[in-house]
Amino acid sequence: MDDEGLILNITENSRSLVILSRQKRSQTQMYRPQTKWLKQGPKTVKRKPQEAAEGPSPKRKAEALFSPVKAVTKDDHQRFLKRKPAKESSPREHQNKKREENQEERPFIKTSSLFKNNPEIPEINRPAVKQTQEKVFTSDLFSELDLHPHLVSTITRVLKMTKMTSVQKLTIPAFLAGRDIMVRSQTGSGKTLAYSIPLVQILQGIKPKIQRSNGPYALILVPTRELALQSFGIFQKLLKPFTWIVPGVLMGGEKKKSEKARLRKGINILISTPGRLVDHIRSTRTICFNRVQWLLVDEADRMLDLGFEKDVTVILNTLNKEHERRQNIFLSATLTEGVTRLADISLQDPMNITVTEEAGGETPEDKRPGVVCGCPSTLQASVDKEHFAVPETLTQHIVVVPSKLRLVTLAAFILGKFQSEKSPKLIVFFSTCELVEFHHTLFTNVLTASQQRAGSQPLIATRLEFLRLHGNMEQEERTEVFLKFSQSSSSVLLCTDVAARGLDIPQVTWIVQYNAPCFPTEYIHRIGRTARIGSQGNSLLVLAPSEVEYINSLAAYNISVSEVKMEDILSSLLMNEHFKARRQSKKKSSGAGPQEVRERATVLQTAFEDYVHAAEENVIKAKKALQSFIRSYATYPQSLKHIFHVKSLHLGHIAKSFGLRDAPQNLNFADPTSPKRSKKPKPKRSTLYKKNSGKQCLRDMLCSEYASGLRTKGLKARKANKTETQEQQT
Ligand SMILES: Nc1ncnc2c1ncn2[C@@H]1O[C@H](COP(=O)(O)OP(=O)(O)OP(=O)(O)O)[C@@H](O)[C@H]1O
Repeated sequence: MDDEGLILNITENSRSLVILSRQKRSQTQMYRPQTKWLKQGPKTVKRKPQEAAEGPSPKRKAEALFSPVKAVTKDDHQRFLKRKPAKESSPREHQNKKREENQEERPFIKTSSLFKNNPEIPEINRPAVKQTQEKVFTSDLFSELDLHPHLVSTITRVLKMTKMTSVQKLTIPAFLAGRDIMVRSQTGSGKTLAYSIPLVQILQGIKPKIQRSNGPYALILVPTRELALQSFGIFQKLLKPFTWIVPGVLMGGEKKKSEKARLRKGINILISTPGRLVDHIRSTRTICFNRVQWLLVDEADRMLDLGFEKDVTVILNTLNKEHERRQNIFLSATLTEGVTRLADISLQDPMNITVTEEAGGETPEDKRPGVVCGCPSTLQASVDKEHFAVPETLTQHIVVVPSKLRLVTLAAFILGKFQSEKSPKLIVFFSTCELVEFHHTLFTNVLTASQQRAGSQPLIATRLEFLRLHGNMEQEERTEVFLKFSQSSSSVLLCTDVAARGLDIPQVTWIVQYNAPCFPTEYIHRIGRTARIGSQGNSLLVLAPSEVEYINSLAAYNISVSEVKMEDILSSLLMNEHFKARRQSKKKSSGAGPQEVRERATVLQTAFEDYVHAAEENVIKAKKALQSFIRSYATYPQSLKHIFHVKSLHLGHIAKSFGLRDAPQNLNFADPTSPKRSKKPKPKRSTLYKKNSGKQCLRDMLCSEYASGLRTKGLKARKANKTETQEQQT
């Protein structure tokens, strides 16, 4: 393509990017809008022949890199990346040339500028907050505890651990003493071993020796399948010297028949997600709880959240019928009032263990009857329910990004990390499965595909990989992805909150929250996937200008964040020559100035838009993802509605962040406050915006993420086919 062919005009002052061509008439005839809303004419696809005739100022000309209406092929990408024509013309290049010629015949298409008409980014006045912190390690050794020597040697030789963490030092003796305990300590502080070590110690000492056929002695409830697998792995290691004790996991997604068979043979330490266990309680006759003396509920606050409490109540009632007294341990980094309510039902004289660094005397709550401070002088046990500790080694950031620029900012951030860090390992949280799917496909196709063809930058090409994890995936794939990401030294995991809790993935360097979580507790758990057990980590929360007040909501929980400027993130594109806009004029660009950054961001955005608009199927997916985003936005709790309200969304701007050139016209997002609305006949209630549907929607989303990934479907299907649904759950 020569410089006079398609031209992407990036103007700072004009409102548009104009793709120009010399052959206007034929182009207009050739143009075939491929999406429903594109078909709606000038309102959506704006053509300004007069602008084209005037042509862009030479200063601002750059080359259009993709066809806006034609499928982006491998070769298109290559052309985008390798701008210098090859000396000899291969058949593929010949094809490219042909395609370029065709492109020259394309019409003028105007897309609105990324950098115009955005809301102002408000100045952020961070509230002064002293973050609650905990000391991770103590100087006390596992070998100093009265544990079986084989257990100690497994801890030191197999797990390679010698010193106890603060929570372990407090919890292990209390567990061994037989107390009911509620444990709260920061993410990644070693709570799993805090309960698994004393449990193994007690079980190995039972005389006569435990028989496999005796069935479960201990029941461990966790919210997700991945967490169940992880805990199972830890017990497998700890039980190496005690082969007669059999751990087992029930987690759904697996054939229930094989789980039944394993239950029949006998499982002594039973790890399960609640839904799956309830399934077995209802349908597996061989399941028997008459020996269960220990109940451990990990992520206990989550277990009482929407959707889980029913299952947990069924489990508690079943256990109570079989065995009156047992020891109960509830754990989480964010124990709240909700858990206390559950604890009131099932815990006896519980001991609260909360590790904080603050010195001082007993809090009034410590003096409550039944609340015991089991703390040595250096560790203060307190019950400070609203202030959750965040690892000291975790640096938290926020970035305020206008809606139009969200997608390019996220992409620039990821690309920047892969260029500047040695082993970048990122987790990006989205609010729905659809959002994960959409961004995974988009990034894989636009970013990695383009980079793989970039012979000039092999470093990135070989390293950048996008993985995805959400509740609507098949269990086999979920497990595969979880293991792959755990073992990888650098990659990007796009996920929902299914990966927010408990997962212990090594060396995660950054947590990105692309959609703000509904609850501060989930914020804590999401960021807690990095900076574990004293290692360094970072987090970034992406907010729109209208959402800046969220920082105050976090501050109310003593969560302190510092601001990163969007421009700084976008400027990482300067490191990447792929996104350099080719200029028509011989004048050199200003280099690293803000205009250059904008141009590169626009090139990147254009690449996304071109991919999305290359096929009807992609456009439909983008629309579905956008719809899913709006739906999830409507489910923020009442307390956050003043910050996150659907009414504050600008559909056209949001559409850009899905690679859509215009706001989809056929989505029914009636703004209930719009004065125009009253003039029109009352529209059918939108499926996206149903009154009172928010809670149910949130419930469904959360259930779908945590319980099984299939529960939303399962609830609907239950009426139709109870048995089949039970298979699906957990
Ligand atoms: N005493 C110890 N010494 C060294 N490493 C430890 C010790 N105890 C635990 N770890 C390691 O710390 C990491 C985090 O532990 P764990 O997953 O139990 O944290 P957690 O407190 O349950 O976190 P979350 O709240 O996120 O679930 C694990 O990799 C674990 O192996």
